[in-house]
Amino acid sequence: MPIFAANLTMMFNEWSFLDRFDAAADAGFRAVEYLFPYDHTPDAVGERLRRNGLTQALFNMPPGDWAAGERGLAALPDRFAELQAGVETALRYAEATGCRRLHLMAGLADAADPTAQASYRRAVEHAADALAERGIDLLLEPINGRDMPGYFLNDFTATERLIADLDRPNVRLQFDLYHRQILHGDCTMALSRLLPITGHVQIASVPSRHEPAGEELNYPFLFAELDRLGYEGFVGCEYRPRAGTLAGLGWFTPQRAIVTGA
Ligand SMILES: O=C(O)C(=O)[C@@H](O)CO
Ligand SMILES: [Mg+2]
Repeated sequence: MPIFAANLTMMFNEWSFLDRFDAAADAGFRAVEYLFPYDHTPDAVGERLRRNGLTQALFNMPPGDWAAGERGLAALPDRFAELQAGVETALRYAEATGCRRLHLMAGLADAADPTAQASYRRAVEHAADALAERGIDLLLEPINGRDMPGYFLNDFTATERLIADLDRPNVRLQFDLYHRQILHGDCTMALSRLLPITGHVQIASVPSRHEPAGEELNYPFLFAELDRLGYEGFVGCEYRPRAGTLAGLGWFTPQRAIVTGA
């Protein structure tokens, strides 16, 4: 079985953000991810991880004004200075949390606009170089336009081409099976083809984005496929519990013994 990371933005919302770390560990998770840690100090987040023996699998770099609807800055040419500052902020949190992967959100922009394309590439190259100095991977995630209308990075093939073209070992695909199924389908074959460039996997049922059980995707089959392919990374549980986080964990086998070897 892959190592599951509880997504603390979507799961364990019955607790305050910092208490979600304790709750996830109590439920048997050994790793966590979330969208943004920036409302809390790096030390406070790091302390919760250490206290619970949790690994920080992933988080996102600052996305601009999220509350106002912004979804990243990379494709926005006028926001490069803010993006550079965001990379430095994210690196401070990565250091405090030991996190080895950061997701750079692209922003809302026309994917066919050459100015947005040039801005995105410049931002990705800047972030990739800054992260490479610390041995951290930069993740790029195609996101479907039903969940995020107008999002710049909305195609797995274009992302695959960009990663090949950039040819930097620390730029990798964030393969969210939920977005993949909505955008293109063909999840199993895509996993097998794209796994060599994949740095992180995420899951949720389609179409509801609830627990990875039932509906369009056969997750027991996909988990077995990840094992068969030798995937050794994390699988982020980026889903909204249908009726309470703990009540919905029937699909999950607590992973204490697997990671600790106990
Ligand atoms: O929406 C998703 O899917 C994500 O993984 C987020 O990191 C983007 O906000
Ligand atoms: Mg995702």
